[in-house]
Amino acid sequence: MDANEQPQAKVTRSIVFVTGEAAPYAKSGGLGDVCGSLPIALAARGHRVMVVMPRYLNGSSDKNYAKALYTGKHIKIPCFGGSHEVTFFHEYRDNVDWVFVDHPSYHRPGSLYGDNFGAFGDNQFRYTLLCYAACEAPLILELGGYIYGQNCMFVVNDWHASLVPVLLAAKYRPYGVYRDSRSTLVIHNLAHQGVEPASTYPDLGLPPEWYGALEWVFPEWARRHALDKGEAVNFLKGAVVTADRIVTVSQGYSWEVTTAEGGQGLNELLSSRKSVLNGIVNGIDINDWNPTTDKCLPHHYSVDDLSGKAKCKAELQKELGLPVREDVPLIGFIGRLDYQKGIDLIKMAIPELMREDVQFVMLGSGDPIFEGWMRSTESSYKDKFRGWVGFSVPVSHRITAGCDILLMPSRFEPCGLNQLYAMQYGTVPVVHGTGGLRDTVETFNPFGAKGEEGTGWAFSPLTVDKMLWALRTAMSTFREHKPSWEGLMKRGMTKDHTWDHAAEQYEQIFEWAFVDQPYVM
Ligand SMILES: Nc1ncnc2c1ncn2[C@@H]1O[C@H](COP(=O)(O)OP(=O)(O)O[C@H]2O[C@H](CO)[C@@H](O)[C@H](O)[C@H]2O)[C@@H](O)[C@H]1O
Repeated sequence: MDANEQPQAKVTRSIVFVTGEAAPYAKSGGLGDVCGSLPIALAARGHRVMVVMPRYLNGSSDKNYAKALYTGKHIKIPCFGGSHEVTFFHEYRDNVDWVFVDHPSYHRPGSLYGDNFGAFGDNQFRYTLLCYAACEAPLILELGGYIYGQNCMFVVNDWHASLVPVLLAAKYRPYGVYRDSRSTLVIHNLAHQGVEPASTYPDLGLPPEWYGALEWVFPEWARRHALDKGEAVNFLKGAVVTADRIVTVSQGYSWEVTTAEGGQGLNELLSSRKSVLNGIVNGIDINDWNPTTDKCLPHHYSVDDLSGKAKCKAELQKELGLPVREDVPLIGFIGRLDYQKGIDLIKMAIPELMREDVQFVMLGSGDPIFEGWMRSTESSYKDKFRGWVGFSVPVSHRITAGCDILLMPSRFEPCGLNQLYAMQYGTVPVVHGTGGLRDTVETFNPFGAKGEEGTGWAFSPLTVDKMLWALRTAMSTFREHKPSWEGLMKRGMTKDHTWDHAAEQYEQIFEWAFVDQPYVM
């Protein structure tokens, strides 16, 4: 799209994203994708946009920050019983100010949040630093010659950034700073809330009277022993209380978080904030995820010429050491090996599924039990199953392009990006009808009002039988109804998955936030 065609915002603002990750600098999952692409989409619409995240140096990620230069600015943060110096690095790319907070606690081997021994024990400290630094950045960093100033929209993502609205309300507004700013909490995943013992509260450097904002009491069944009072501090809860607006990454999920089943303990609180709670389905970065230009693919293709997809399938089969056959349905799974993603269902279904004439490839890392299971399943079904244990962005692109079907039996899914990537690549998603999956995948209907309709299969309830039923229906459509299959592929590929629509909806939320008074105690 050339600059003249690019739709522009009606009101432009200074927007500060705060996040634990953003691609391509650091990514462990969908949060990184969104924070690496939504800011660019908002900047293209005319906003001034800054993204604040840690400068993670773990050996392999260091090169991603090569173009980020030291700003000469450093601050001391009063928390955790000391005064901790952080410095700021900066890169201007795609019209966005990428700001990296530097501190020794972000320099260590492992992934972003942990290593082979589990989550890092000092994550609360690491993300407290991030939040303090993010509040200072708009006031002190002269980016492109001038500061962002006090009239900003802070977009705080998940628990890592959740202390920001609390700090604005507790430590800035009482002194007249940031009275013209607002904050929007974006919930990508309620499963991680940043919960630590209540005894850590004094470490956060907040006034004692603000304890209630973060106060969290575990239900009795979740306590460790009879004397455990279950008292904790919960970062995400702090943001649910103090943020001016709350967005979940799909409309379906915005309802689910208010229910006992989906609210992960925060449902009542979120229900009480329904008037400021909205859902906006994520977009995707179509510069990165585009089958006509994707640098990770051996062949390119488009909705007008799908021949390259068949070649991608053959190359993938070759790469995986599977029989190169066009007629066999190739099913893929990509994702964190986590309870959320329903891996246990796949594990239970595999013996039955492997009786079919099918090929299955899984790419994922996470729970060591499932990693081990993927390796052993591969040796049991040498001609049919491949389990790629690890995290590899190029491989994820090749699987998305080379497969016929993408399986996502997620237990819950706030939005889900892989089904969007799959549709963009003409790969038909078979998903559990929950959250954002239900919002984005329309089940195939051969008898729709305008003929065939739908982009995949959304099955429910989440049982092995239902999942196998959906997969078998998809596989028989693939084998026996080629024109219908091509229709499914093409409808998925021509859906608008760009960020522009979502960016416009975010702008509306920002406008509403600025109409209301900011949070003050
Ligand atoms: N082993 C591997 N190798 C390479 N790439 C891998 C990989 N495992 C995962 N990925 C990539 O990580 C991303 C995963 O994104 P998802 O949105 O599907 O899930 P996630 O649960 O991380 O995100 C959370 O945040 C996002 C963003 O809002 C929500 O869509 C989602 O529902 C919510 O759970 C995709 O880009 C995927 O390709």
